[in-house]
Amino acid sequence: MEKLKSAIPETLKRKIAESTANDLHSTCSSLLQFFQNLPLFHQMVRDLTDPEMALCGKNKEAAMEAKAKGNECFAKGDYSNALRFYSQALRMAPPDVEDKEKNLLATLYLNRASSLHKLGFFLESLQDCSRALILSPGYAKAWFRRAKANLSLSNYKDAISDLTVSLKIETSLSGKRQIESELNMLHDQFRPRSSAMEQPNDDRSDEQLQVELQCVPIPTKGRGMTSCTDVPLASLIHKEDPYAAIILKHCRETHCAFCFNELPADTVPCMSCSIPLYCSLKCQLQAGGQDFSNYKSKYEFPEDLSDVLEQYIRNVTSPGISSSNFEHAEHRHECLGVNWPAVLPSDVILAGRILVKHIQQQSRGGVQPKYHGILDLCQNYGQLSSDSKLEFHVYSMILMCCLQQVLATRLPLNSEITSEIIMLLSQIRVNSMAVVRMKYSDGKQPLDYDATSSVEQVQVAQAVYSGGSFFNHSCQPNAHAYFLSRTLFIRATEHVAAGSELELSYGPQVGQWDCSERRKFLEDRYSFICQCSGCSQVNLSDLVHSGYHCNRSNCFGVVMDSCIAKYEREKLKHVKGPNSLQDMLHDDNIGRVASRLFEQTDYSCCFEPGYCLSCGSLCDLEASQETITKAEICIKRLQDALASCETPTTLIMDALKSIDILRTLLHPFNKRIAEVEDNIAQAFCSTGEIQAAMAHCLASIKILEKLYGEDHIVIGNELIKLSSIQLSMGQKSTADNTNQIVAIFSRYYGSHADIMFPYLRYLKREAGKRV
Ligand SMILES: C[S@@+](CC[C@H](N)C(=O)[O-])C[C@H]1O[C@@H](n2cnc3c(N)ncnc32)[C@H](O)[C@@H]1O
Repeated sequence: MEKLKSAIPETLKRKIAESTANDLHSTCSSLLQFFQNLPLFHQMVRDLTDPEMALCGKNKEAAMEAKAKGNECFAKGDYSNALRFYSQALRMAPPDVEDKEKNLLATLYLNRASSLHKLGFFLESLQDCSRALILSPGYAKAWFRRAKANLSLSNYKDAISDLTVSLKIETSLSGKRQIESELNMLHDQFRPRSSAMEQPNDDRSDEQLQVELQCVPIPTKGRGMTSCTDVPLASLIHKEDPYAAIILKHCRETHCAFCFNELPADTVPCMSCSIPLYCSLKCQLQAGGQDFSNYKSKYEFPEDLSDVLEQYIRNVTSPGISSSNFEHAEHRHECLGVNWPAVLPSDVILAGRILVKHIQQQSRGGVQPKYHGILDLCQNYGQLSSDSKLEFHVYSMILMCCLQQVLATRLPLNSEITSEIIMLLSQIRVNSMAVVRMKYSDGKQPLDYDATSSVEQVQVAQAVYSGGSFFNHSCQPNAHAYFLSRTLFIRATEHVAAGSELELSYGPQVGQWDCSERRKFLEDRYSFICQCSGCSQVNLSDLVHSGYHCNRSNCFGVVMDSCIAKYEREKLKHVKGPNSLQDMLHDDNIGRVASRLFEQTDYSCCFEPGYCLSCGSLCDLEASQETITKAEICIKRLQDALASCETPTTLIMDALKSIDILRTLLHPFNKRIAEVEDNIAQAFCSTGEIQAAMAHCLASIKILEKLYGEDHIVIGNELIKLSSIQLSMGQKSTADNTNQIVAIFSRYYGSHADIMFPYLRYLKREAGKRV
């Protein structure tokens, strides 16, 4: 990529750097012409598209090697490694149409089923047996192993059916005897139970949308979303599957490439290439994989089967879904084993998925494909850096050539297509959403959660939602987005009056960062200057978030440094007179923190860095900062110790002295104090001093409530920590806390709260026991 970029003549680079969206045809046509005569470009496209050089294709030899290693580990009783090698072999194994007798994939699924069973993964083992049987219905051993899995799951009726089929088709005498003895044993224990067929990992609820939204023009922000009727608190306002989505590269081994949920032990690889892994056959098919049934070995079952058993065999050996159910399979054009889907950046592959889906949709409608304005979404091409513009140009040429290999005549190589790909890349930059999952610290499971745990959201995929893209950003949002599988859900977190805009946070929020940090992030990442209420109106959080304590000991005023003062002063430019200021400063706390604001007539000179906003005293911020930097050294030592799970008492004592220093120099609501209180709470938890831990946890929550507001989800997360400390002390107040936690989580996640946070169920149960 760098070589390609440096080969481009400076004049052309300049033309691209200075281009706007209107110039794209011209810049693309110049670059295309240049690349057409550049051997390096053709070599690069060959490397990415030539099946001979493909690293991502199937490889029978490698599969057989991994299978042999799996067998070796299995024989030694090393079932975890056997599982690992069989999974590896499955990923590499080509579906074998010719080899009807010994279907390699079926054997591998069965071998893995045995390892899974030994490791106690019974449902996964059952699913692998079923996959082996879809591929090879006459596989007696797979029926036998399936019976064992069903037996371990107490599905006696199915186990008997599996054994009966196995007995019918087993040819060896010793095999028949073994099955018969199992059957006899089972008949004694039989209790009817429902069968456990493969359940795709799909946990959507049927909750209906409660309001109808409309997309309307919003001054200074383009379009946005409003409702004609009042929107009740916690109501579901939007639900949508992505137009296109892609898993992030570093999550390919840990999350399903279709639904983005965590991968189970019985992963299903793509049938045509060795890149994606799925959690179920359904996800594999939805993404564009081939039907297992295309590779089914032929087998004639004995004629003397009962109707019930025949139906049972049909149920087990047919997947029940086929690839024809899924028209716009997003991975289908990528799985030829060639390198580009593995090598190109995720957003470029995502642009490819959008383009291919568009072409497929148009050809289904029987119309001549048009390539202009594929997505009706805003873009930020004009504001991109010169380097990003150049990169988008180069990637669009490469992607077009890669896709051309698959789409041939349906995708002509021209500047119209490349300009549209650049548009798509710019739209993806501004509109795509980070699909996230909860991650518990230290790899803890939700139910091991304790006071030292933390939950963070980690991005697993990137997706474009056509409707979801019309929601604007606010640093004080009134709506919250989250994901179940790949479905986007948006919920109102406040009562929103009819006609008011519904806004999400694209990341930064008031309370989390100060105004300067938020605006910088939004400008760098999304190329817009935030016009939200949080960034244009004075609010307590922004005043105190990074503020200093006033010199005068009994003054509660805040002192700002020059950077914060600059942004706050800017907000005052919007103030249209004393009444308007009074409206803004409706919060008593703001009055205490910045009472001088009320006395000013010229607001622009009000926020002077270094002066207390309440009493006007001048403070030496440089000296304060020097002392704070020294105090931070001890706090850093404590954080490092916590990270390595060691907390010597001396470090806690030093951190306590340091936080005292912070308290005298920083404003009492400064976020840094809350963070250090939280660190100290964690430290006390790990040394078992629960009372002290609780006091510091509470101190942290008190500050965060000022910064975020009492009903914010961050407070919910902190209350969960507090609650688990209280639980460990057997305190009764847990029930109150739990109610507050449940109220906050319901506001953000509604009926999905328990699915998103299984720990809530445990908390409710424990609180119930104690009242
Ligand atoms: C995902 S789109 C939202 C829909 C967009 N307004 C439209 O007309 O299609 C993101 C773009 O909307 C605008 N936008 C969103 N939130 C904004 C805000 N708080 N202040 C200013 N512009 C905003 C910016 O142009 C941003 O790049």
